Amino acid sequence: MNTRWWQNKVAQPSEAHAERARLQQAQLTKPAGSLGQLEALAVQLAAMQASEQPRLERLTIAIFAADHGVVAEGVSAYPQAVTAQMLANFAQGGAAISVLAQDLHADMQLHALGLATPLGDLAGVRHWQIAPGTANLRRQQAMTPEQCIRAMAAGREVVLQAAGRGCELFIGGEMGIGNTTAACALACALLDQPAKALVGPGTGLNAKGVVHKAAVIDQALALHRPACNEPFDWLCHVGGLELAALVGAYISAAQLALPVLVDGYIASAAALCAARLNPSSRDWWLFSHQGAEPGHAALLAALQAEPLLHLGLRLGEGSGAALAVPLLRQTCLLHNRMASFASAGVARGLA
Ligand SMILES: O=C(O)c1ccc[n+]([C@@H]2O[C@H](COP(=O)([O-])O)[C@@H](O)[C@H]2O)c1
Ligand SMILES: Cc1cc2nc[nH]c2cc1C
Repeated sequence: MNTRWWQNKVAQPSEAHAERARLQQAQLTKPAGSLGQLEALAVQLAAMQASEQPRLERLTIAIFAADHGVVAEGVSAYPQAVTAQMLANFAQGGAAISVLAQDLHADMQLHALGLATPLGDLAGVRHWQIAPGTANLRRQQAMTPEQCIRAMAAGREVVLQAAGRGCELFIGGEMGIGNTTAACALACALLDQPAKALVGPGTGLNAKGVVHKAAVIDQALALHRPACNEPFDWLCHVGGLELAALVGAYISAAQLALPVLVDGYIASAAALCAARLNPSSRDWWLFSHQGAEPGHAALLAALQAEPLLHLGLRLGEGSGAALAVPLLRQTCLLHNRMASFASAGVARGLA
């Protein structure tokens, strides 16, 4: 395997199936274009699945959890122990994503990439033991390249296994107190923006807290800039273990022709990094929502993403993506089951 496997080729979704799906959409008993964004979505799904009958029944939701040394700088409204505590809550079925995953009959998986708080053996959690969280990115590089590559490979392995089991849509969720600071720093580096352009309250900092968080991010960017020449360097220096796992997962899914539904702010920062590492992988990703974190809009714009939902979400965990799944499933149903003008005996108009 190429040591930089994430640069390996990604095939394009099937243009022949896209064309057939466009013709199919034009036959359905509705004014042309009346299903708005859902029409293009059906075409995209048909092209990605190389199918005339796209379907999204088999769903994997993999949650990657990790801690962040930068919480020592007071950048989160919650204590670091919440990362491990929430992982236990995911496993016990009490978190938002647990409830949604169960309702969607999804295969939900929990991956602990690096926790600062011991969790013990908890049924259903896979421990990757890469590092006990990242180093404080305000003072040193968050991950060594080896740690970053191991986290990316964890994401890759999870996707390979999901694809092998017949998964039709992959959702990556994340949990990590402090990870909006890492995601924002990564986004600022990749978009060449100062922190104030993309920073936000995360779990709930007040205005003073957000100003402090922006200063921490700007200091980190200044510290690491001389050593960072490419997106991979930035991922190591200011990213996080769960961000790196998402990057690896998103690129691997594209390499395996497996559609992805990208979740919120942190997931979108990982997607931007993945797109910079392997631009054609972008063709395999859909985006569930634009959330409340102020920098999310800029990330989605840079990815030329048209998110489906605008609900002021800022939870993470893959929850926004899970909420969009029924809409995607019903988009497939409409495409596959609606009558045509000819079969229903409905007259066509001018459009
Ligand atoms: O996905 C989002 O848009 C989102 C926005 C704000 C916060 N979060 C979640 O909140 C945690 C990070 O927030 P913070 O304030 O500790 O950096 C992390 O576990 C994320 O899943 C998630
Ligand atoms: C309670 C809680 C739940 C979360 N889920 C994702 N990030 C989170 C952060 C907190 C604080």
